[in-house]
Amino acid sequence: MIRVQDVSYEIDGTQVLTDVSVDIAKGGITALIGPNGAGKSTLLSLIARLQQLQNGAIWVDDMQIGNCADRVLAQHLSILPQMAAQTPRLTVQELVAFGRYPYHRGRPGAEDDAQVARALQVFELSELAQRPLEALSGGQRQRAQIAMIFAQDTDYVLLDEPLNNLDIAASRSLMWTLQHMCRDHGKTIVIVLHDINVASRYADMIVAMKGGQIVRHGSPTQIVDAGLVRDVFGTDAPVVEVNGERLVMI
Ligand SMILES: Nc1ncnc2c1ncn2[C@@H]1O[C@H](COP(=O)(O)OP(=O)(O)OP(=O)(O)O)[C@@H](O)[C@H]1O
Repeated sequence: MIRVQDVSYEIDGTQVLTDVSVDIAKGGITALIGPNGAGKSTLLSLIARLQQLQNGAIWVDDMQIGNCADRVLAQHLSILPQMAAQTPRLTVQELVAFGRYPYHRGRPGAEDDAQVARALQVFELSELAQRPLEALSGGQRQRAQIAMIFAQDTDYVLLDEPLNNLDIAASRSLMWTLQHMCRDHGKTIVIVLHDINVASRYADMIVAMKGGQIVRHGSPTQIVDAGLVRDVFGTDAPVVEVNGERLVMI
């Protein structure tokens, strides 16, 4: 479980998160949703210790952020930030192999090579393995970044808007892959999504944020309704039920 307790955060005197407390259950997909500027990316980067906590506390299982070694945490939790660093000359295979670094620190072994091959295969990148990143489409590059995260093979995976740049087919394929990773490999995925309908359809739990606070937390069928859309996004959109799933008529 990821436990966030009384976390507030300010940037240049502006309060970005206020008293955020949430328990993110182990296993399955938890989607963070909310309007631009709600604090979703900030919360994700505090959990991944990309930014330093100012107050409050965060635990990933029994590891407290700030009190455990980066290398130890990197074997349990990985993150794909919204603006992942670009290294255009690297090949896809080299990028994905970086995901293994916390394990081998420069000396990859057979298990590392096998994990890289597996990630390339799962994300349908085997044929592009030797291509430099600069010769890929935006969507292919995004898939390569996600494959690198999966090669890291951590229990917890944090993804900040991974559907950016992906077309409908690639988005569906990625969401199915994430579900498969959770159901068959016991992963816990926390994902920032802009499309509430993708969250409603694929997430097990949704955490809705607004103005630096958590306003709702529950399963899609518990919380996705016209009131949520109005309260969180400030717009009146009808919500219909299709095959037992909630769909917002955007
Ligand atoms: N480096 C920064 N300097 C100043 N303000 C920042 C900085 N980073 C974030 N903020 C502010 O913090 C608030 C929360 O930003 P954050 O990126 O966490 O929101 P978000 O919910 O992820 O938004 P989005 O959906 O647009 O990505 C915003 O008001 C943003 O302008």
